[in-house]
Formats: sequence, structure tokens, C-alpha cells
Amino acid sequence: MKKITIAIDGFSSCGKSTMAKDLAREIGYIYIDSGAMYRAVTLYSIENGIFTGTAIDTETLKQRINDIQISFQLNPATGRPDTYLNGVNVEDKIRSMEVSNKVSPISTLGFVRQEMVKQQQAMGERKGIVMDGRDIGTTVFPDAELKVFVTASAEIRAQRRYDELKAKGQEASYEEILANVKQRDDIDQNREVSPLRKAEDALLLDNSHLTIEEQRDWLREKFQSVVNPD
Ligand SMILES: Nc1ncnc2c1ncn2[C@@H]1O[C@H](COP(=O)(O)OP(=O)(O)O)[C@@H](O)[C@H]1O
Ligand SMILES: Nc1ccn([C@@H]2O[C@H](COP(=O)(O)OP(=O)(O)O)[C@@H](O)[C@H]2O)c(=O)n1
Repeated sequence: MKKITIAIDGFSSCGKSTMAKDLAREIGYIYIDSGAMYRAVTLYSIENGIFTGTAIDTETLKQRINDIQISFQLNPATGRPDTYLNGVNVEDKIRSMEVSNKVSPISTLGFVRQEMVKQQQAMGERKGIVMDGRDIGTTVFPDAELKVFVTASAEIRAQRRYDELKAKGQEASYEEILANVKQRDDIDQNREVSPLRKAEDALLLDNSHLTIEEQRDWLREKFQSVVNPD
């Protein structure tokens, strides 16, 4: 069967990667979490003294951007890909609140986006890919055959993230997560380069009141209607 490209964009913590990963596994496509790539650049910046307090040393980051190697490897225990930064598994570290608080400013930088988009497009060259993020349907794969834009209320999204961190045994404050979700949405929607917005041809999904299973079924049905239109 001919392979297609699937772009899933939307607001933070609404379930994009959950549905994207599940679909990719079911249909045998590659799954790429583009947010993990921006998070890895952010972690690198924190660990190398490039992002201190609220200041980013953009000149140093620009010089080092080609030394930042990001890759994904399937974790057999979870059945999902883990993120590697220069050969080190950083899957847990990139999900910390410190990285969440710093990732949106890093993602406004044009040279960072240019490098990430280049790598993402190379990963999707042969199609058969599900990628989730903020600009996949608008910038990375504007010709994707299936585009979805996911949203849910900020409170519901913060609660989902809170439950997730709690389940992993990480310290978390619902109020802090809600503030972070709102702040990232604001920065992501208002940045100059590739702001978060729904592509005109993207299908809108508000999953505020859908279960994980319901949204999985919804996405599978949309996929089927693209690959088997009759
Ligand atoms: N429809 C849903 N109902 C309840 N929880 C959900 C739903 N979709 C996803 N989740 C949970 O919400 C959290 C955030 O989902 P995730 O897929 O990481 O979001 P995103 O990729 O948009 O940031 C995860 O813990 C996930 O299990
Ligand atoms: N394609 C993308 C993906 C993420 N990002 C940035 O990376 C951040 C983290 O993305 P993410 O997908 O991991 O965020 P969550 O919704 O999973 O918390 C976003 O808030 C954006 O600032 C982006 O600018 N473009």
C-alpha cells in the first residue's frame, strides 16, 4: 500500500504524541516527536551554560547547533522511542519542568528551527511517517496527505500532564503546570518563525471529552479514509 505522511499539530499536552505513537505502531510507520528535538536542544543549552536564568547566549548556540546530534531509539520496555542527545538517553530529563519552562524561548530562534526542520524533512523523505509538533502541517510537511490539529481546554491539558508526572513519581504542582501550558501556548502562537496555527487543510480535533481509545479510533478512521477513500 502506498505510504503517506501524517502531520499532527496542536497545543501543548493535549495528547498529540499519544495518538501519533499509537497510530504509527499500528500501521507500521515511523513516529517522530518533533517537540522532543526542541526539548533536547534546550537541555543541551542548560547543561552547557548557554541558557542561564532567562538569558540565552544565541551566538554560542548558533556556533554549536551542528554539534547537537539528536536521535531516537526504540525502547523495548515501553515499545516507544526514547530521545538521545549526543548518544545519551535523555528521555526523562527532557520532560522535566525546567526544560518545559525553557523550551518555548529556544523554539523561537530561527536558526534552531531551520536545523530541526531540515532534520525532520530528511526523516520523512520516504513517507510512512507520523510526526507531531507545532509546525508539521504548516512548515515541515505542507504536502502531508493527513493533517490533524488537536486541542483541549488548558485546564484539562494541565491535569493530564500533572497525572502523568505524578504517575512517574515526579514532583509536580498543578498550578505550575497550568501556568507553563498557557505560557508555552502564548509564545508558540505568537513567535515570528512558524507560529503554532492550524493549517487550512488540517482536521480539527477537540479531545477535551474523548478518551484515549476514542481519539485513537477517530485517527485510525481518518487514516483509513485517506488511504482507502472508497
Ligand atoms: N484523551 C485523553 N484523555 C485523557 N488523557 C489523555 C488523553 N490523551 C492523552 N492523554 C494523556 O495526557 C498526557 C499528555 O499527552 P501527550 O500525548 O504527551 O500530549 P502532547 O504530545 O500533545 O504533549 C499523557 O499523560 C497522556 O497519557
Ligand atoms: N514542531 C515543534 C514542536 C515543538 N515545538 C516547541 O517545543 C515545545 C515542546 O513541545 P512538546 O511537543 O514536547 O510539548 P508538549 O505538548 O508535549 O508538552 C513546544 O512548546 C514548542 O515551543 C516547536 O516549536 N515546534
